[in-house]
Amino acid sequence: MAQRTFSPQKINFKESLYSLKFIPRFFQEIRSVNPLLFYLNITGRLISALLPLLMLWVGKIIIDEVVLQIDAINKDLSFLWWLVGAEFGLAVASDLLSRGINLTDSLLGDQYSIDSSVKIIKKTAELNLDQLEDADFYDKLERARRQTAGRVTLMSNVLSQVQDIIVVISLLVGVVSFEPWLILLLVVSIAPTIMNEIKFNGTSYSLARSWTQERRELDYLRYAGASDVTAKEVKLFGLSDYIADRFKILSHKYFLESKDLAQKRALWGSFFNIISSAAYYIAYVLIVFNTIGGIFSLGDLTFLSGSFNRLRTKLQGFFTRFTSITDKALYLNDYFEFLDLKSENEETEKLPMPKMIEKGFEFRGVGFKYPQSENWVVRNINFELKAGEKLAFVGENGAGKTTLTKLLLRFYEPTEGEILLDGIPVDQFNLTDYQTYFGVIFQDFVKFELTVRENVAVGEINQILNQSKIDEVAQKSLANTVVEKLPMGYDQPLGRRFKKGKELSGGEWQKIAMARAYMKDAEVLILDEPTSALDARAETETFNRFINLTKGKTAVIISHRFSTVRIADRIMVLKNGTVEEIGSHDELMENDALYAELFNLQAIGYQ
Ligand SMILES: Nc1ncnc2c1ncn2[C@@H]1O[C@H](COP(=O)(O)OP(=O)(O)OP(=O)(O)O)[C@@H](O)[C@H]1O
Repeated sequence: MAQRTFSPQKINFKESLYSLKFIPRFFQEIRSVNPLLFYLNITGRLISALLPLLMLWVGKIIIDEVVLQIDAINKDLSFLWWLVGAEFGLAVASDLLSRGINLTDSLLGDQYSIDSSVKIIKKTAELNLDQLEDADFYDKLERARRQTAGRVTLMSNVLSQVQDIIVVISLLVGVVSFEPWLILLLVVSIAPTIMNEIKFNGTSYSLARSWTQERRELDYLRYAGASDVTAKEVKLFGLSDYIADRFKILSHKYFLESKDLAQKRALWGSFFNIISSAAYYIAYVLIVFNTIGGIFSLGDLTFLSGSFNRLRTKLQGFFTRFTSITDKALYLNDYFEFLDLKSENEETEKLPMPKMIEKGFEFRGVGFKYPQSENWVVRNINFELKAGEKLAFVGENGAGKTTLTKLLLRFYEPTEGEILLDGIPVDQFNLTDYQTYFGVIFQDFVKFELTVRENVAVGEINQILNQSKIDEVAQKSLANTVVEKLPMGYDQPLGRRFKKGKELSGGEWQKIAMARAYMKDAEVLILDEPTSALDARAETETFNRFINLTKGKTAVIISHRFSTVRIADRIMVLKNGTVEEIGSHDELMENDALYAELFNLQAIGYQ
């Protein structure tokens, strides 16, 4: 494992403040999720913010009234009962409001979290493959995804902060109108908290951010060590201790660093808190002396000490929460940065795709290096894929066959040279229209843990309700033979993740994947080793059907089995990223070069 040195990029206070710039956009998003709940929440908080002052004030009048009635000769308690009733009413209102606020907080939070997850999924789909394969991008996605729950807390934190500002202002007005010098002591009592927060502001985020990659590694190790997909090999090779140790070592490092931070925070926090408490008690003693000296009434004493204490805790809470807000707002930064990522293929005015392919595709001097890689994977590639032709790619592992199909599909731009469709460079066509032209089965096609119907329909998802279409493609691809054996037929969930899920064999999955390719009446079909797991009989049948059913369609077939490959109109042999030979089976056999050698080698193997 590569050793990492910990050097968290420290976020300073100014940067933390800067992170708040996304808060208005954040609230716009929340409001748009559910305007009614949003405004109810705000209103509830505004009313609730005024209650503490009112309650303290009523408390003060009650005590003054009690003192008055103790000394009174003719006792009249009616005003006192009114006051007690008012205080009771305020207490009930305060409780109801805070429950209402919590409820709307959690409902809004849930809705917002769904909304932001959907946005992340949609944005991911918009981006290019090379952006998705980039490690920095992945870190950004990781941070955007990870903080979904944090964003919900951020929402209630910001709203509570606004609410507390109103509480503080109202209490301040109350205290100042009595005794302005108390403000001085208040400043002394909260200054330590402010210093503490400025000192540690941004540190948790810096630490978490510097560990994004490692956390991804930890997630992966957790998955590799505890999942049904890896279980077979983990057991058989006895890997569990190795994976667990690797997990332990890495997570322990993170634990040590966060422990260090948490300890420092706790230590400084306690120290500053002692100073703050001392300032409060000085104020308290002063209020008590003034009461004994007859300047304040008993009611004033309770009101002032209560208000002062509340002010202190509210202000301390305000600054502590401020750190938590800026910390979370830094993640908000990541989230919005992710949503604002530009797809490198932002469509400008582009040509519409032709209705029919006239001549076909042409690779002209194409060379390609994967992003962030120095090596040429393919180079000097020149060939034509003629309209209606079935062209097979063969070559050893890593020769570049799949890469050529990815270039044809415009998942990547060639590093040099160009690809033309009917003589026009393909990048002049609208990308979405262009890719809609293709029906593809990838070598590593996705085995969705969904129903058979969904797994077939993903080839053209808006046809999912078209049962006759699904039946038709299942017959074409032989997937019907798989469906017939499943107890729930098309409604059978596949995979083992969910209850009632059934796992299919590799060949059965390939038949389902093949059905996807037929779902769309695509002009061009690309089959990347679609039959590698099929038995010999099924493979021959699948290919013969494919050739018959797609007459007139253009297709690229990648296969290592020469018995399949020979059915193609032409075969292109790749070696080390260049075209070695191209021609029909008979021509290449006559050529007696690499193709003939490989063909004969396999033919001997089958004898
Ligand atoms: N996303 C990627 N990023 C970087 N390198 C890649 C990527 N995908 C493939 N490669 C490299 O490109 C080379 C060609 O891979 P490609 O998948 O095109 O080969 P292939 O001929 O289809 O092989 P196979 O027969 O094994 O499927 C390989 O050396 C591989 O390591």
